[in-house]
Amino acid sequence: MSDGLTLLSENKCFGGTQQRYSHYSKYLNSEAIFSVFMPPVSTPTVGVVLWLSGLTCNDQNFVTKAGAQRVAAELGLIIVCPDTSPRGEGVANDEAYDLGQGAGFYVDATERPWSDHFKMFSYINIELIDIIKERFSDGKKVAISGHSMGGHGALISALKATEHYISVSAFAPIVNPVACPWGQKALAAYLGENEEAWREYDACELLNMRSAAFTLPILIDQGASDEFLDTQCLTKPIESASNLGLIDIRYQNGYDHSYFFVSSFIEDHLRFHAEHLSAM
Ligand SMILES: N[C@@H](CCC(=O)N[C@@H](CS)C(=O)NCC(=O)O)C(=O)O
Repeated sequence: MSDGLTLLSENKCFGGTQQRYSHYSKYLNSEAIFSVFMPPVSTPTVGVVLWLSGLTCNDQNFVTKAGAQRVAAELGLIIVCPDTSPRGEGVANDEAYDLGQGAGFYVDATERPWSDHFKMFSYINIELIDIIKERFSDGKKVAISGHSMGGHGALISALKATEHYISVSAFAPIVNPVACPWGQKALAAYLGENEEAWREYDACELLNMRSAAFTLPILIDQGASDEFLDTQCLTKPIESASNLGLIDIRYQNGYDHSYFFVSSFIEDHLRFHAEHLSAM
């Protein structure tokens, strides 16, 4: 394609198309992959949901496990799912599942060896958002959502790049990474030991630092039987953060951290975003 995107695959799905693209990313300084669901051409498009996945994921986890396409087709929602990190032979990595390639953490690294490629915050909120608006959505508005560390990525994107988004939602988000093992490990690696820099990428800290209420509508679902609920700062700390505006936090009895939980409530999230996108 002349715009630098290469179509890797395309499958008809609920009258729309599930597509997968690769492109060179200047922020990631490497090839990058993302998936796009386009609703049926006969359905008026209301906007875009940008989805961020969590640790151990790529662009395919949501596409193949969340079961979002049927409702997205009905509502006229485009869904864009980026990979969760830069990848490739020349890209830094770590043997652990919670650091490096595939460990979705949406910050701009300043520390070597990560800083050559790990600029996921700018990739999502500058480069990919531009591609979405120019190539897929005809300038239509964007909502953002995600799961776990991707749920946190959605929250900090909405908090730090508010101008791009209409609404934000998350499943089991790591809302306070400065205070939990997954977050502390990744923030120290990507940003160094200065904890002041960490606070700039922490949803609770960003809310507490604000001088006014955050006005984008927020929906959060959290499984009450999530195995990480008490250890990885899932959801609870945001309940006491300052400057929250319109927020709906729901604890869902019996649900764990998996994509079975995501698939059970994704319809509510898509309807929530479609309502806000269509009100614009
Ligand atoms: N230690 C766990 C943690 C990883 C994990 O639970 N990842 C979540 C996001 S934090 C996930 O969505 N995994 C991929 C999937 O279920 O498809 C594992 O490796 O299975």
